[in-house]
Amino acid sequence: MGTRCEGLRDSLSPIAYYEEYSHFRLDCLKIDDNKELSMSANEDLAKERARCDFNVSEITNILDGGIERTKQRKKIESIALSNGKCCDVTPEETLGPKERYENAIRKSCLYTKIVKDQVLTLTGLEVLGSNSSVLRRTADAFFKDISPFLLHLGMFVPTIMGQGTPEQQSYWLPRALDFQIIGTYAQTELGHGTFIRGLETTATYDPDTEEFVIHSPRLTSYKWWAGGLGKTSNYCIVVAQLYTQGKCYGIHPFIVQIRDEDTHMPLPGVRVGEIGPRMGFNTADNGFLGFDHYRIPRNHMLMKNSQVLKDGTYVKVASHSKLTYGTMVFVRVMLVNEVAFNLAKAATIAVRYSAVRRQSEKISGEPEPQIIDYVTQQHKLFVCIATAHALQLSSNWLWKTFSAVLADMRGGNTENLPELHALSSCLKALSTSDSAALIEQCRLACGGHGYMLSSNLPLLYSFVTATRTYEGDYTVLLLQTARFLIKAWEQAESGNPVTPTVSYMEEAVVGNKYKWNGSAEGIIKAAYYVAAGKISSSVTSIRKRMKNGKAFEDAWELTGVQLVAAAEAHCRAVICDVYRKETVRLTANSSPNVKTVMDQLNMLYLSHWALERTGDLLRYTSTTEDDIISCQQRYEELLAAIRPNAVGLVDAFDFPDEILQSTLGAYDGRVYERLMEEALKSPLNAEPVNRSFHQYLKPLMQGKL
Ligand SMILES: CCCCCCCC/C=C\CCCCCCCCCCCCCC(=O)SCCNC(=O)CCNC(=O)[C@H](O)C(C)(C)COP(=O)(O)OP(=O)(O)OC[C@H]1O[C@@H](n2cnc3c(N)ncnc32)[C@H](O)[C@@H]1OP(=O)(O)O
Ligand SMILES: Cc1cc2nc3c(=O)[nH]c(=O)nc-3n(C[C@H](O)[C@H](O)[C@H](O)COP(=O)(O)OP(=O)(O)OC[C@H]3O[C@@H](n4cnc5c(N)ncnc54)[C@H](O)[C@@H]3O)c2cc1C
Repeated sequence: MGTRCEGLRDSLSPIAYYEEYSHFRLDCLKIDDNKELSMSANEDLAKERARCDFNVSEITNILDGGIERTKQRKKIESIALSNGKCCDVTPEETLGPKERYENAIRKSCLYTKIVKDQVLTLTGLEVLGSNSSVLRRTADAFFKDISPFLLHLGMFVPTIMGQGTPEQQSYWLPRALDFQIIGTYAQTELGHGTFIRGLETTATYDPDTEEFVIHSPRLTSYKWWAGGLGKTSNYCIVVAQLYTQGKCYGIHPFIVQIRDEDTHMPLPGVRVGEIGPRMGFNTADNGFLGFDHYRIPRNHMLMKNSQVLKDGTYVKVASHSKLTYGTMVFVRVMLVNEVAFNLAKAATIAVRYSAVRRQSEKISGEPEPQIIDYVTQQHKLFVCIATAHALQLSSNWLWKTFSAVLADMRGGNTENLPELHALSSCLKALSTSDSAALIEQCRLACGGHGYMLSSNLPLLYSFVTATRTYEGDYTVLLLQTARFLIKAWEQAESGNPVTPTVSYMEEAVVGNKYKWNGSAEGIIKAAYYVAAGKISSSVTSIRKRMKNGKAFEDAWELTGVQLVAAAEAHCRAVICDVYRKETVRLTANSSPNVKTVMDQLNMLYLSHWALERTGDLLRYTSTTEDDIISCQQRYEELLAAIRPNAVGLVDAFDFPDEILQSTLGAYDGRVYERLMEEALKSPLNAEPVNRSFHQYLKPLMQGKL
């Protein structure tokens, strides 16, 4: 048998090798009839489910947005998952970079076909609206890492929808939605990502030919990072500085064809490639792109917000100068949902594993407890479940806010855009940062096995930690929110009305100190007072610095640390508030036990953040040490109260095993069996002796090197 394994690699292509190898890997290790690889479900998990005291599907329905939406999701999931070809023959993480990419394209095409042929007939174009999060979630059954098509659906299509004229939309959208063309969003350059007014790619209008000339004047102007750009896309949105009639009008979006539609060869004047290995996103062929005086037709400029006429005249159409930033706002809103979903996956994996895993002795001589019975483990994990709920409900609320502002803007009213920008910026910043930190906490909570790629926790982390950077870095976005908050504070100080999400300032500017009470509403009010205190301190610092002779910009810059903290505190208060109100609203007609457990989770979240911010509470409110002690006690009581329902709570996220893709988190709890099954798929186990033994080890050991 050994001989068969050894010769295999040389005679087959890598993928064929893996497929073939998977059939007789057990032969190689001679444990094909090993009785320890039990097929029966873990008993501890079964007991956990038996002791859960609430109706799991009721919470599933709440999180999905109602029973009908749960049914629809399950229907879409079952269509996609019943197609067995989504499974990898060998784990994608054991493939080399090229094979991994090729496999991701194979699976993306397969998934696209299923969506086009079977899901679209079920849902129509709704698949892009309210069902897009279901599509996104189901896609994880196909990809452990990222689909190279993500940017096509996540940014290319939305940019055409948001920035194109009706004529442009009717030309481009049918082609894009039918996947006749595949696009991406190329904004960031080697030299600039955050400061987009500083982008260097130029689009210069030539009225003689009615074309734009796209050019990359220097290395730092090369587009860098766009997902799917390196090898997959044949079109992209390029964001470039628009020049016409000798004047620069700032950055604008253009649709640019970069590859031949038939041969897929890069077109003359286009230099495109992949940027090399990254911490994550390794199946998404993030790319670079440069242009050498490359010409595109005039009507490839997306002209909903501004136009260049045939003679080169520039016409501003939009009523707000930042509407070209619309795709970024849209994606920031979407990302809150995206990270809530990924955190829910990590929490499911870590909680189920913690119910299966037994370690150490609480009392000498007694059976080893399930690790979920350690209060420190509950402290690590239950806040992850609560945060997933908080972010899911906040994301639904943000989506409604976004839709309302969008509807206003369609009628020409951009009055609420600054508030939407401030909200979407800070919610994107906090949700991505919290989720990345808590996914890592879930990984750590799983000890050594959490470090295995087959647990899926490392990949979840490497994907989610990138969300903190892309679509606007954490600090940069919180500073955007701070701009809005400082202006609102000044308005409140001068007695002018402020917008709803900052209405707490009207009461706080008077200077009262808030007296703590441990109720949910009390903690939320205290959080708003902390935010107000931090905003007020920032304003004081800026004014003091200006009084000492600094220009406003310098005073702002020097106060940056306080401004970021103020925006963070504001956003935390908003999340606490929305999470509370939505929990009360959504459980109004729920059964008593569902109401109780949802309330417990909500209180846990509020108490957790109060305890994380005791210094702020002592500084900005009248909270006392005794108040903190009782908050701590309440928090610990909540851990104990939630404990019996922990597995039920993660079951309520309702992830099929195909979507979780985790050895530690599968529904049946066969943790050790799955770890071994996955280990046996490692290419290193395909042969009893690796050839490096003969080449290096043996000569070394025998002193013949
Ligand atoms: C079939 C298989 C497929 C599988 C897929 C499954 C199916 C999927 C289905 C559905 C899809 C779902 C998608 C879900 C997730 C999507 C994931 C996408 C992955 C994305 C990858 C990453 C992409 C990117 O990163 S693109 C690049 C993003 N870049 C940035 O974000 C840059 C950040 N920088 C900025 O935004 C700005 O430069 C700035 C805001 C920092 C500063 O801008 P500025 O200099 O112009 O402004 P000022 O600071 O001077 O401010 C002036 C003024 O303007 C206000 N302002 C700024 N921005 C805005 C805005 N956006 N809106 C409104 N107002 C704005 C600012 O506040 C100032 O106001 P004042 O009043 O204070 O003057
Ligand atoms: C996985 C991944 C996928 C991506 N996909 C795409 C894509 O598809 N299309 C695309 O166009 N781009 C994409 N990007 C690029 C991404 O949008 C940028 O990396 C992001 O906007 C951050 O910009 P930057 O890299 O220039 O960081 P920088 O701005 O250089 O940030 C570096 C540091 O400087 C700090 N900093 C910068 N400016 C300020 C300031 N004004 N005040 C205080 N601190 C500041 C930041 O906080 C950070 O700590 C992707 C990036 C990643 C990691």
